[in-house]
Amino acid sequence: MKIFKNKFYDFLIFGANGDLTKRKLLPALYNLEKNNCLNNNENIICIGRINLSNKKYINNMYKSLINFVDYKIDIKIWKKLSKKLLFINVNINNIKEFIKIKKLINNYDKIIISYFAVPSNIFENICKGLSYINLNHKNVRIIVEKPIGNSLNTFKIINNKINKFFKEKQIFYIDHYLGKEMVLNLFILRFSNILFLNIWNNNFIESIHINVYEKIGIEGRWNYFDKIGQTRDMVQNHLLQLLTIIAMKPPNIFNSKNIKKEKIKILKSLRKINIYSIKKNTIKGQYINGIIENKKVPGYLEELDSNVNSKTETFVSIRAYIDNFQWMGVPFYLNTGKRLINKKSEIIIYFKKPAVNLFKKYINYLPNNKLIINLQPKESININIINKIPNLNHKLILKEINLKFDYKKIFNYKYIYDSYECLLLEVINNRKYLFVDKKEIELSWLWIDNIINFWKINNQKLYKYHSGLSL
Ligand SMILES: NC(=O)C1=CN([C@@H]2O[C@H](COP(=O)(O)OP(=O)(O)OC[C@H]3O[C@@H](n4cnc5c(N)ncnc54)[C@H](OP(=O)(O)O)[C@@H]3O)[C@@H](O)[C@H]2O)C=CC1
Ligand SMILES: O=C1O[C@H](COP(=O)(O)O)[C@@H](O)[C@H](O)[C@H]1O
Repeated sequence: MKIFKNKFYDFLIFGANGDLTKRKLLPALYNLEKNNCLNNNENIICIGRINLSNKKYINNMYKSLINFVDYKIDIKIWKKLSKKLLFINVNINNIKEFIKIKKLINNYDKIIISYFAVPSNIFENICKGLSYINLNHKNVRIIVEKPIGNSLNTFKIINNKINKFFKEKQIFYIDHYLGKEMVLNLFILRFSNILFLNIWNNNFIESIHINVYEKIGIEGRWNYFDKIGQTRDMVQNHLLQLLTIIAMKPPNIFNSKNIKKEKIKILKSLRKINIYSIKKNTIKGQYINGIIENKKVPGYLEELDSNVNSKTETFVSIRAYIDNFQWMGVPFYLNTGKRLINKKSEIIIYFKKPAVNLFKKYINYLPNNKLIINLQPKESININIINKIPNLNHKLILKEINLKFDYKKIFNYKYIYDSYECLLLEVINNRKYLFVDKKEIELSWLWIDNIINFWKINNQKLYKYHSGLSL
């Protein structure tokens, strides 16, 4: 796959020693290199706070690559990629230090893709620094990580600051869930199968569960995570994005503008949680120590750099409603937490039962039909149906069975690309269809702010759960 081969571009990564860079960006760049999707002439300028030699940085990155991927690293590919990595330490609070970056860019007309893999409170300084060295010209694109701000108000403040230096078309608001193959497939599944198209409403659907369960804890990211919590880290962005894709009406035309229009309608119809409904519609929790894969793991309050009085939630469950004709009365459960027994992201659609159980004599309790969409780690689509067990004397013995479509098996793929591979290519190719719109971010914050405010006002209970909890 040769993409963008005859254009020149460089990457800048701010936060080059952070978890995102090590866990996701570097493996994505490695795979892009492996698939021949990168040029030979680009630099990947890695910017961090600590003073490290380039050699040491590359060694560290190699170790972390091995640690974070479950396939064998091809040393030739790594060498090719690592030649492009240039580490420099820059104090982003000192604008003059950005000159160090300028010195590494040999052609100012190149396309420059600048990745802000850092907390959003320092976006402004990065923008100022980039503009100081004239790296905000029309060929510069910036990728900004979520969550931006920690409320609607702070989002607007930060975004206005970014807008002083960059035009909207230069800004890519990333939500990496939009680059996951199964998330993209949701559009196809929903809008090209009459089987689902006509029953996608409150006449046939009882409830929808969006579960994003993580096995990892906060992985040394106390300083970032404790100020944010699981609701802002995961629900404000990833889970609400999944909800909008599951609930939106088919767009008139399948393009970015029309998809966003329909997603925005859903966000506008989300019922606000208020002082009366907060308790019965939300639960928050924090992990304590426990056992995962036969190993003892510390509780949230025992993590590195922790503040033992923290009330930050690492688990949240929200029952949401969409007030429109299609979804009135259907609960959408948004569940996400860290340090659970397994990593699993799934969407489960529970259909209503038939009005009459004709086979009461044989099966007392008719289970709901279920459509289970496994987003990760094992991409698959499952449908549970009731079936007769074959037998010679035609006895009606009924059983719930599972029709399973396993993505990797069906398409004979050993590896399905990661979302960051897909999204980095989208930025290289200047396509915005898989990125979030500013309006979507604002509406998501509006809804989340409300929940967080009422938690404070109500002094909502924070449940403790053992690491390794199975849900
Ligand atoms: N980790 C993940 O899997 C994902 C993370 N994200 C998002 O990515 C962003 C970064 O998260 P993550 O990498 O996990 O967090 P980390 O805490 O691991 O990394 C944050 C990075 O920001 C740098 N940084 C923090 N404060 C400053 C500062 N004042 N000046 C300069 N650099 C600073 C840190 O530098 P230093 O190394 O020197 O401390 C570090 O490199 C967050 O917005 C998160 O939501 C999004 C998707 C997935
Ligand atoms: O955005 C984030 O996502 C990761 C989980 O991403 P996944 O693709 O591995 O499901 C989460 O661990 C991190 O805290 C958050 O910032």
